[in-house]
Amino acid sequence: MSLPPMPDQNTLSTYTLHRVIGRGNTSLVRLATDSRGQQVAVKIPHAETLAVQDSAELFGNEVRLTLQFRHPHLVQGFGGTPFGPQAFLAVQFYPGGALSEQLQRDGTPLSMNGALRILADVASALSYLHHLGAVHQDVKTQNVYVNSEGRAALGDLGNTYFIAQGGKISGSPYYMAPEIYHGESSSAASDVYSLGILAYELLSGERPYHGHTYEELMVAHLTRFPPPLAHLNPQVPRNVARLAELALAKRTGERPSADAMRRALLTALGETPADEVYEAEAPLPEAAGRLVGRHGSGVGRAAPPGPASVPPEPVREEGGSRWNPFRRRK
Ligand SMILES: Nc1ncnc2c1ncn2[C@@H]1O[C@H](COP(=O)(O)OP(=O)(O)OP(=O)(O)O)[C@@H](O)[C@H]1O
Repeated sequence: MSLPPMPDQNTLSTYTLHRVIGRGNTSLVRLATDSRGQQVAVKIPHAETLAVQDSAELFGNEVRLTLQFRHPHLVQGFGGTPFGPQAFLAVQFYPGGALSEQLQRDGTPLSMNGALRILADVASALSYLHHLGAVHQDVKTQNVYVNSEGRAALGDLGNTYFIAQGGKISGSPYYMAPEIYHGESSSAASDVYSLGILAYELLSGERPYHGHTYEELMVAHLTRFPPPLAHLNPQVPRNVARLAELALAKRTGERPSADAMRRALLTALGETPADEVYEAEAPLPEAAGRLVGRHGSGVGRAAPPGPASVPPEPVREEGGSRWNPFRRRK
């Protein structure tokens, strides 16, 4: 039996591994170069991730979906192996790390246009996923990556699933919609709620709801309403503030679509929002299943174009084993 990659291993598949650039609950992330010398980030699941079926499946899910989806505002995948001791995922490398890390490091809030642009890009990625009938389930600053031009991509598709196929309910309590706290399944509207939280955070400098425990956060999300965004930051364009507030509606039916948010954000940036055009090869649930079967372990994609103080984050994951909302959060 082959062993999982050792921390000091220097190659994996066609990638040459370099320094460790990050460590999450699921994987170790190393800077690497592909056979053409282009920089990528390689995610290697921890031995404990592979040892537990649920977490190994989440990693496999992240590999498969990252390689299947193709959108300018989803972190691009280049190659990977979903299961087994040599499991890994090679993705676009973002030298600044995750947006949460960037915000902590810089210590200064984003400019208004910078925040609107990041939100428009994330809304665009969500429109794409929702168009395909998928939900992301984990929109938060830890899963947003921003390049040197200020353009954002949403990553970490481990909890993403196609609604038609069903999946585990999941989320991070700071960003999680009331219906998820109620134990209902997630929908596109649940992602929009998380986008609303992200909008508050980036546009006002603070998350709308606080709490030290899961219960405190649950009470806040279920019973409270944040102050109007315009009071917190009068510079926020009126229509963006209105939609961000609507995104936090307790009832799913009152929330706007991710595409309506995208349009409002682009309009606020002075642009005329066009309809999104999706590639014909966009994966549908059936195709997703087939692709995994056909490729077995290793699946790949085109080479990359080139290098491109928050409290602990409890996560809710449900299904199978005992649910512990604080189990896997940085
Ligand atoms: N594409 C990337 N480019 C640059 N840095 C990255 C990239 N992906 C991950 N990182 C770094 O690695 C860290 C851990 O990544 P990530 O949060 O995706 O780990 P994970 O274990 O897969 O996730 P989780 O903790 O949610 O299970 C990030 O916080 C970031 O610093």
